[in-house]
Amino acid sequence: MNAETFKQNFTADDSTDKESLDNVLSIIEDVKQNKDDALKKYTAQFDGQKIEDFKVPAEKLKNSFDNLSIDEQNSLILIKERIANYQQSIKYKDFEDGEFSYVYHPLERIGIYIPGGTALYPSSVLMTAVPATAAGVGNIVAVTPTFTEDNITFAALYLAGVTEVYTVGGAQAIAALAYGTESIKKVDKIVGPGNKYVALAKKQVFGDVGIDMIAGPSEILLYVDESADYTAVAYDIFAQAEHDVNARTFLLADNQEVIEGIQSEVDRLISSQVRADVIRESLKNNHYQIADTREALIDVINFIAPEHVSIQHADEQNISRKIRYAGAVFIGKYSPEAIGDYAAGPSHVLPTNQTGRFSHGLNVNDFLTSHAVINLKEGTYNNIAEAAKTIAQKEGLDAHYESLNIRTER
Ligand SMILES: NC(=O)c1ccc[n+]([C@@H]2O[C@H](COP(=O)([O-])OP(=O)(O)OC[C@H]3O[C@@H](n4cnc5c(N)ncnc54)[C@H](O)[C@@H]3O)[C@@H](O)[C@H]2O)c1
Ligand SMILES: [Zn+2]
Repeated sequence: MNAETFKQNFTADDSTDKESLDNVLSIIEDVKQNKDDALKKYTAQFDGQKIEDFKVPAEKLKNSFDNLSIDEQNSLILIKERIANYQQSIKYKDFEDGEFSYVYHPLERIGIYIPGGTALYPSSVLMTAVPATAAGVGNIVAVTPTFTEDNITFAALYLAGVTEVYTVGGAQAIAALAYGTESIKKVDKIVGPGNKYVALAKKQVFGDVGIDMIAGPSEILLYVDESADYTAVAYDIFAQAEHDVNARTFLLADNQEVIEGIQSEVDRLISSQVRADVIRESLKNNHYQIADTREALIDVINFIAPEHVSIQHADEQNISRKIRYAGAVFIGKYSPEAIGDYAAGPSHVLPTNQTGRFSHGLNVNDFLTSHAVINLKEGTYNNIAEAAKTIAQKEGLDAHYESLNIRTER
């Protein structure tokens, strides 16, 4: 299809069905009232686990790391260092200019949600805990519905230096972090990915606690031309589609022949994929192919604000410079999106579902709070006080006027 047809027919996903929302609201209320008892009830109901003490003992975290192979340990260590270096390099610095400064401080206590319902996510541990540590957050607590004896999620938590870990998941874990229970102390901000119950719960508790963003089903947009390796592009499409039947893939090209060339690689390779069933379902409902002019395609990219944009095109640098809204942009053959999932450096926790038009991927600065410090000299005051007094008078706020006036009189 062309860009115009696409834009007319595309609607943002609305996964907030009423039933799930009611479910989440009643879970949150229950945790507020009944605290740990409610956590135990829902952990039995949704995760089939009978838990007395949610806290994971320190030795369990350490054993999980010790029991990995040397290769696995070294992979986690290398990735952790890359993330830490990158995050340090983009950290905001205090601004000082005589009468003004703008200062940053790390948040005191944050909660990270690590998914665990159907898979293990050690990468999500490093992509949340390491930026928080780079910000200087002292107190990081992790919640995850992960119940096996030792596992790579616990190993990554150990390596990241997170010592406060609770085996609880879903909306009940988010409510516990937001309001506190007998065993889990309230946090200032909750970050991290999760399924729709987790996402809905985060949206509900926002305001009582900070959140990073709402991240829904994953997305990739690929902008390619004849110079791209069609087989590699087919794998990039599979890599996104295998996440979830709701994952979205967009293939953009300057002409239809390129799209057909890639489609024939997709057709040739799809049955040999381990997760072919998920990929087929995802491509059936959530795969879009758009051929149009450069200008129209750039417009489509900024309209979708995709979680991931991958440009594999002879003119990739110029295309990249025109992109305003995206979770992250990957340029060229050697920056496939999959490297960003694990090891490139920037966090893989990114906004989806057009929310990239107003939010950004998780980074070190999301764990800082900031404020201005104002310390004016007399000369500056006198230069601006008359203007302030004029407006105060117009607003009818007399005490404001007097507060300003008394200082110009003396
Ligand atoms: N954007 C990212 O960076 C990123 C990274 C990793 C994973 N993810 C996403 O995270 C999600 C992980 O989902 P998951 O399910 O495997 O794990 P999860 O930990 O997010 O959710 C599991 C929890 O859901 C709750 N739950 C299950 N069924 C429920 C029901 N009927 N009512 C209320 N609560 C219920 C349970 O309490 C359970 O503990 C996937 O959608 C994946 O794509 C995103
Ligand atoms: Zn991925």
